[in-house]
Amino acid sequence: MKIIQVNHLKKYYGKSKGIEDVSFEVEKGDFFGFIGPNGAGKSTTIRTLLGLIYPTSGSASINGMDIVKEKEQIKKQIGYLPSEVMLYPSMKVKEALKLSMDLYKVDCSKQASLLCQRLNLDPNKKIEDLSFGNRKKVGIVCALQHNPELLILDEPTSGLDPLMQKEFFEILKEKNEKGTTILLSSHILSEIQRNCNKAAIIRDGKIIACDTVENLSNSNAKYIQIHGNASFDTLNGIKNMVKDKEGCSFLYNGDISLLLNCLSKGNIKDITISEPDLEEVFMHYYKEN
Ligand SMILES: Nc1ncnc2c1ncn2[C@@H]1O[C@H](COP(=O)(O)OP(=O)(O)OP(=O)(O)O)[C@@H](O)[C@H]1O
Repeated sequence: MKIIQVNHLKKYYGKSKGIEDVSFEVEKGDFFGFIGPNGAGKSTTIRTLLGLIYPTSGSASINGMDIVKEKEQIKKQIGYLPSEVMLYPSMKVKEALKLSMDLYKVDCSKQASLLCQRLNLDPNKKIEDLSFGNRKKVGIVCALQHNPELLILDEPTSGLDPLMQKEFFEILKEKNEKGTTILLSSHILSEIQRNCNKAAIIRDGKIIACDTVENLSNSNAKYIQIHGNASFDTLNGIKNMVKDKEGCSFLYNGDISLLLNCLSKGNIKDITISEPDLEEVFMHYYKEN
């Protein structure tokens, strides 16, 4: 069952482009990564889905509900972490969490204190005394504490130290295993590769690839690293060539026998052929054009 459906969504801020053409689907139970560099349109897409800004054209639904007409109903069913967490500075952490609980009209104080413990967040501290990372944790607890069936998290790990990032993803994995659908935006490819089952790549306001993380990483191309010298000028199918004084590395989806032919004419000390990781594929998508 599709929990998020996005059809040709476009958002212009006046004359300035936010997103041009965004379409993708998220199935119930997915751990879905939304990847793109700064300014690609991740936050604009997410804010439009949440009804915080209106689309210029196109449509989208969450749980079958229209993001414009039924935005209030949608908000009750999801947990959202914005990329920049805004909180009342004079409140204590526990007061900010209570305020968020009250908006959802649920008492989830047990879940809140459990999350605070796991994220090492002191509920008695004042927001204004918290570091950037600890404020982010308050936002995370606000998004997760009421156990929503859909979590939309906009760059959740920025500001968290590596130990906290690990714990945070542990929590998300546990929730996902219990059925929570997660849409997570990030420009950190390794965290998408480690944790998500599907991903969409956005570039300049358009979705340029959307598939399982496995398929995205498995683009038929091999990642070739060569220690030594050889000429590949006559070879078709080379992408992302990086040269240094020791040798070179590139993505190759051409005829392997032609590659071996070039290598046999060169002076090669070592060669590694491996599956490219998501980062290589991502660079390939971004360098194309
Ligand atoms: N309020 C706004 N007014 C005008 N332009 C905006 C506004 N918000 C975003 N944009 C523009 O929309 C485009 C997409 O920005 P957006 O913040 O959605 O990207 P992003 O992928 O979330 O980037 P980041 O990773 O840096 O957060 C950018 O060109 C940005 O300058």
